[in-house]
Amino acid sequence: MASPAPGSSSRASDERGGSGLVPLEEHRAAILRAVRPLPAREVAAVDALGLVLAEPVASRLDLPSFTNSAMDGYAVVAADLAEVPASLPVRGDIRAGATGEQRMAAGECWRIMTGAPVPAGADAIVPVELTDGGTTQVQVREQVEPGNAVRHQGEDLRVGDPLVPAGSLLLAHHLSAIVAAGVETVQAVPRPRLAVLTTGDELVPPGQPLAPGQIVDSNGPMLRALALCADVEVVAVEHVRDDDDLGAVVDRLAESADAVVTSGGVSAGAYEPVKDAYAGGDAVRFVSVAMQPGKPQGFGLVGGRGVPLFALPGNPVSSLVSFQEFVLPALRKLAGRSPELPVLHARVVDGWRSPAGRLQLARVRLARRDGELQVSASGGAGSHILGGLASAQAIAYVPAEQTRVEPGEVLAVRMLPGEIVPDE
Ligand SMILES: Nc1nc2c(c(=O)[nH]1)N[C@H]1C(S)=C(S)[C@@H](COP(=O)(O)OP(=O)(O)OC[C@H]3O[C@@H](n4cnc5c(N)ncnc54)[C@H](O)[C@@H]3O)O[C@H]1N2
Ligand code: MOO
Repeated sequence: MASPAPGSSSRASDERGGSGLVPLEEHRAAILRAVRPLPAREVAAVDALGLVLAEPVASRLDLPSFTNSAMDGYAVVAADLAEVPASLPVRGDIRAGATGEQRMAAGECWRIMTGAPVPAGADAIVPVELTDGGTTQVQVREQVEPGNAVRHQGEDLRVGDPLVPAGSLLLAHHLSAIVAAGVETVQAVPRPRLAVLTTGDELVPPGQPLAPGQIVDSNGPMLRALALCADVEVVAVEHVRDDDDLGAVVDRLAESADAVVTSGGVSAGAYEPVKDAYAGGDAVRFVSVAMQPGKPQGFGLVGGRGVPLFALPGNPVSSLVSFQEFVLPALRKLAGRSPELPVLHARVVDGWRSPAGRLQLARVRLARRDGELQVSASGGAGSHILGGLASAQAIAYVPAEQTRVEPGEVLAVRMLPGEIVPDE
């Protein structure tokens, strides 16, 4: 049942000398070696959702910061209820938000609301349900213990208590505690900024009429959506024509982005604007990766700040899997997160073919039957098959040495961004 980690095929590595193909894991490792987490900066706590905390956060307040009532009712001295029913004069109301300090003596009470400060001298709250609800005089039917429904100052947190450790991914439940504890700003790794650049003279923006030979630029919106799913800020989605100065456009984008992704123009044709722009230099390296789809890949550091450039193939499915395998782990590392994404295992229902010598990233559907995940192919293997992609939920990894996937075998799979593992 043990499948190898996706992309870690030793055969592909062994065969590289002959095939010139780089194993997927090796290309990803080279990218991750070149990418460093962005420097942490001070961020308003209320804006820190989804960021990784660079320094631990400690409480700046006692929580609760004053002793208050947990229920709507009456603040009393518990000993005054030794005999019930008991009748007590009501000195007035204390509402949540009341800022004046109230006091009381034995034998009297205050009507009090949930979250309101408990008056000095009271030691318990009688819930309104145990009374007649009187506003000047109240009849209490049952006794309560001292401390009943009282939330004491500092019982949750004391000033200086550790609250969230460094390295935590800040989610809503962390932000609630951080903000409540009086912390206004945190040191966090900022959200990476990504620029997307599509290439190809055949491309037309979505929504515009198509002349014969033209297609909709779907990679621009797809790459933007993949980045948004990864909690990345997309600062530009642009398109260049084949005779534009692509290097200059990339350098401009790299001034205000932490990573740039291009699509298309990296294979073997006569017009390969991305490859051509970096030909002859060693800033961007072009390799053939032992994967299908996604074989032609480019990566390097560009612009004055050495911003990672991912030159992805233009076929839509190739672009998608390349983003998931190379760009996403790098963006996660830039954001201070672990690059790894979870892998599941699923049993094959009906088999399919797989190319020799390349790790296949098959688009698949998943179902849970008889307590196990089952996987079946969604559309053909072609890197232009968008219908099959749209009905897929996950990518299944077929090791490079396999040319057939057999029913009953177990494959490693990863969910497509945002897809949910099916239930029984
Ligand atoms: N002689 C060879 N030809 C090809 C090889 C090869 O090794 N030798 N590799 C093939 C493989 S594998 C792939 S993948 C593609 C990669 O090509 P490019 O990255 O250069 O991409 P383009 O040629 O620009 O486009 C490929 C395909 O995708 C369509 N496309 C491009 N951009 C978009 C976009 N933004 N939205 C939607 N569709 C897009 C484009 O129209 C082409 O049909 O090369 C093979 N060829
Ligand atoms: O690698 Mo291409 O992505 O096979 O179609």
